[in-house]
Formats: sequence, structure tokens, C-alpha cells
Amino acid sequence: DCVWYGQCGYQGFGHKLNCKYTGPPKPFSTLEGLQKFKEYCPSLYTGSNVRTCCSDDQMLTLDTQMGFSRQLLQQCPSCFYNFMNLWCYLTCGPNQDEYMSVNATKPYVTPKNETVEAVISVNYAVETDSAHGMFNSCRDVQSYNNLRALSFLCGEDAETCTPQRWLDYMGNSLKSEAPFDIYFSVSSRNVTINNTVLVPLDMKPVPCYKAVSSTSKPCRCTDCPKASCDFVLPTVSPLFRTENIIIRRPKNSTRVPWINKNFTSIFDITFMHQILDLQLSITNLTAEYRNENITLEDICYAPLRPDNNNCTVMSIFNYYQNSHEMLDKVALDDYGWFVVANYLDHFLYCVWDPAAAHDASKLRTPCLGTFGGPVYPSLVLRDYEGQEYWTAKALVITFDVLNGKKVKAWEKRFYAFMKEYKTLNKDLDITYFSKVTTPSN
Ligand SMILES: CC(C)CCC[C@@H](C)[C@H]1CC[C@H]2[C@@H]3CC=C4C[C@@H](O)CC[C@]4(C)[C@H]3CC[C@]12C
Repeated sequence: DCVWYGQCGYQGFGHKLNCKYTGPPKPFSTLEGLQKFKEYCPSLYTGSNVRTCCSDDQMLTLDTQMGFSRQLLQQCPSCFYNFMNLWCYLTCGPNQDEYMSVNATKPYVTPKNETVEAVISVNYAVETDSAHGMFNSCRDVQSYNNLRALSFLCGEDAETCTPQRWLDYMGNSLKSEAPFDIYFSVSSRNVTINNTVLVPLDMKPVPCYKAVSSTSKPCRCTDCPKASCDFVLPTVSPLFRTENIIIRRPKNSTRVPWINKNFTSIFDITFMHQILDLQLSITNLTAEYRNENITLEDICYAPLRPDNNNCTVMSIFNYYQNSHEMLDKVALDDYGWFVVANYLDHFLYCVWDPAAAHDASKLRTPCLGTFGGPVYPSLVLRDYEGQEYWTAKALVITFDVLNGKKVKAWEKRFYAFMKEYKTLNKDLDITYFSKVTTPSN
């Protein structure tokens, strides 16, 4: 039986909650819902009259929330399949109540003026081997910027991530995109939570060196070290390239005090506008290749293409969506007199929670970059003490591009532009270079 069905109101910033429901699973009511279910949850699909614990609109929510993870993981089909199964069983599994229980609810008044219960946290028991199997199938999946996909999905470096930490991070509504808290129990024995016995879910994960079905392939060996060569690999070509700029200011530049922190001079607002201008000029550069005008957009890595063509630009300006206007945004107190939050408060929030859709200051502006992913502070700042990012002495801007002939042409234009910029801005200490990043490192 089910523990929830359908959606009941919101929590936080537009996160949809589910309605508590104890009863048998139900069929989908639209073709769209059914198709999404078939696409994302093939292992639960038993035919067009399949009965599940998720409504059509829950499937649409799952679809919209999956974009970023899908882009990161789908290149390794077994990993993506296992990852999806975790969310499919949670959202739709017809025997939900065996491995899941509702932990807390809040009242929700329906449009028909009935008061029902909206689920605000759940317990989810996952079998130990299943959790480890899923984790292992995904742990080496490569992503851009020399990082593994897990570095984006685990909230910490892939190196230190563990199955439990991964699940805990994803289930934490303050940190990930989870609409409510999901408390995971990884166990090989039954677990009792608030007098309810849960039988840990066996998801039957597929290892990354095996194909999910006869029509799909196992993962590449760069994404799955165990997938060695019974399957022939194309010669590994360096997939990604990054164009990097590092900028410092003279030592004696004035610092920027704000609240109780002494921000370094790179956080000076005028300076930041200047460097944002530099970044935007680079985004708009055009180069010629075989009588064709190419721009960064033609060669860049845009993880959410075709839905979102914005290039991956790793820079602190993406905390402000690369917009001068967003950088200047301030929130005033109730009397419209004092500034209670500005770009520096936003910065402090975003370095702590780069994937946030909204900061927790009065600004309520997003941290997510325009390319649809988080910007990790360690990639965009240099020379800071510990985790004290406001002490950083250098800004790093990285443009992620896909290797190819067009890139060479664009790069030439980029170098020429940077050379000139350097001569015109002698007060800045600027370094720029390209880096090849092969999927294997
Ligand atoms: C990008 C990183 C930080 C997070 C990766 C995990 C994401 C994809 C996971 C974490 C929690 C998950 C959500 C948990 C609960 C629900 C409610 C359900 O009715 C629809 C799916 C939905 C909305 C899931 C969608 C996918 C989800 C948002």
C-alpha cells in the first residue's frame, strides 16, 4: 500500500509537498504522466494500467527536478538507472509502506476547502547492498572541470563521499533540492522507527560494467574502472578543455568591511563590476572558423542543453547569474531605510550552499549558476584561509568548452583579447591559460 498520493501545497520556496494517503496504489490519469513514468521508472512499469503511489503531477515534478542529475549521470546508463530507481521507489513504489513511513505532516486546505495532511518528512529504509551497489555504480562517473559527478551530487568531494553521506545529503531539504526531509536508514535488517517496522528496499542495482537491458550499453571504462575493454572503447580523446583566468589586485588595495568580516579587495563592488564586464566580453567574443562566426556558445559545455543553452562559466559572478543588476541588488529593512542584505551576504550564503535556489537572506536570490549547476567556491577563489572564502586574494574564472577544431580558433581570439586587456589594465595581475581535462583524471 501507499503512504502518499498526489501533491498538497508547498513548503519553502515553491517546493511541492505530497498528500498523506494510506490505501492501495492507483492508475495514472494522463498519458503524459504514464509516459514519464515509463521513461524514468522502467523497472516499475508493468503495462499501461500500472498502479502506483504517485500521481501524474508527481511525475511531472520528478521530471523537472531531475534535469541537473540526469545531465551528470546519464552518460553511464547503469548508474543513472540505479539512481532513478532510488527516487522511483520513493515516489511511486506500489508497496511503499513496506520500506517507507511518514515521519511528520502539516495541515493543508484543499481548493475544495477540505483539510488534509501534507507530508513534511519521511523515513526511507534502503538495503545495505543496494545502497552500496548504487553508490559504486556512480562513484567514478566523470563530469566537467576534472570533477566526478558525485562531487556535485554529494555536497562534498567525491573522494570523501560514502553511500550514507550521499543519501543524507540528497535527503536534506536544506542542502539539496529535496522538497522535504528524507531520513535514510541503510540496513541489512528490518528497522523499527516510531513503532513501525520497515523492510529495507532491495533495488537490485545494476553494476556499471553491465548493461541495464539488451538495448543499452555498459558504462565507459573512464566512468567505470571495472568495465575493461570485453567491450571495445573508442580511443579516449580529451573531452573537455577549460579556459582559465586568474585575477589578483595589488597588495595595498583597500579591503571591504561588512558585518563583522573584513573582505579582501577583490570584493570591492566597483572592481567586481569591472571583472564581470571582462567575463561578459569574453562570453561575447566572436572568432572565425572556415568562414563561420563562432562564439563561446558554439563550443561551450552547457549541461542542460537544449533546454538551457547557457555555458558553464565557473566564477563568483554566477552567484549573481552574471548580471550587473543582480550584483547591485540590496534588501532594505521594513522601513525602507537600512540595507539588511547585499551582494556580500549573498556571497556568504552561496559559498556555503552553492546549489541553493534561493539564499536565506532577505534578498532571496538564487545561488545556482545560469548553466543550471552549482558553483563551488574552491573552483572560483584562490588563496583563502580554511573555509574563510572572504579572505580570498584571487578570483578564478573558468569557461568549460568541448574540445574540437572550433575551440582552437576561439582560443586564439581569447588569447588576443586577454593580451590586450592585460596591457590596458596594468594595475591588475592577470594570468590566463587553457587546460585539457581528460575524462580519466
Ligand atoms: C543536485 C543535487 C544537489 C541533488 C540530487 C538529488 C535530487 C535529484 C533528488 C533529491 C530529492 C529528490 C526528490 C525527493 C522527493 C520527491 C517527491 C516526489 O513526489 C517527486 C520527486 C521528488 C521531487 C524527488 C526528485 C529528485 C530529488 C530532488
